[in-house]
Amino acid sequence: SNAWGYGPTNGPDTWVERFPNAKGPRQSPINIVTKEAQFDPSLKPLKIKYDPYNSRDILNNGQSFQVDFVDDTDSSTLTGGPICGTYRLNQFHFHWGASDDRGSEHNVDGAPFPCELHLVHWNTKYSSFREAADKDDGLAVIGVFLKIGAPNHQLQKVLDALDFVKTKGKQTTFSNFDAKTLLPHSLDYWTYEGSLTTPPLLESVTWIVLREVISVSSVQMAKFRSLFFTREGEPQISMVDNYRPPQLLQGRQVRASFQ
Ligand SMILES: NS(=O)(=O)c1ccc(C(=O)O)c(S(=O)(=O)NCCc2ccccc2)c1
Ligand SMILES: [Zn+2]
Repeated sequence: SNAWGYGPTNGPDTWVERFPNAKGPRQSPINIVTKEAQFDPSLKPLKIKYDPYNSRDILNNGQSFQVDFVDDTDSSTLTGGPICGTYRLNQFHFHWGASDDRGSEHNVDGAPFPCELHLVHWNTKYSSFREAADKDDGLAVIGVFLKIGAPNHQLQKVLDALDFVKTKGKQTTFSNFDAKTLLPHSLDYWTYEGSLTTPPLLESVTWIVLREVISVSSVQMAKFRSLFFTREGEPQISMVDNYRPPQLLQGRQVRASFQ
């Protein structure tokens, strides 16, 4: 099928054919040039409140794996930072490479990381995630870079569940997970107005990219790479390199919450 993906015939360079947003003025990811990111003293600290009770399941969606959250109340929310109002956590997922030299979507001073975590939130001024997804101020995604180092014990809880979601369409219960344990100590961030990094590439995301990284071991990276883009019974294609490369800034300002 001609469904979009990350392969040679359906990857990021082909997306514009079916998703014209790909050529839009506020596409993501971008390369963050740290010296050009201006400190904005009016930016507030991020306020993140996640309730483990809201975590529901883990799913291989054929492009990444995601942990979904129950988002029918304000119990897992993001406020403050560059956003106005209250955004609810809907899901988190990752992007990673076939090897440790690539895999993140955002780059910092031209350098990628082996993996990047995205925590997706939607603006409660809209009635649902789907309603919010195509509005200019509809979504806010926190990006966290993973760097090769010590094993990450909080991440390991997520990786242990991957044995049950190896192939596209598989999902399993994933309860009582505190997503806050995946965040670094510092919540210093860069922020800019951008888009979803996968089709439909909607230009509805306020990006909040944390400066401090979290660790992941090489053995743990191998676990990410043990997943498949393909369904059970189909010829196996390893789920790796599921990242979109950096897009043009097109005059946008990247602001920093720190000096
Ligand atoms: N890298 S990213 O944060 O931009 C991102 C990647 C994938 C997805 C996804 O579709 O799961 C998402 S999503 O969960 O925000 N869904 C976007 C696609 C969508 C649009 C409208 C309604 C439902 C889903 C975001
Ligand atoms: Zn993402």
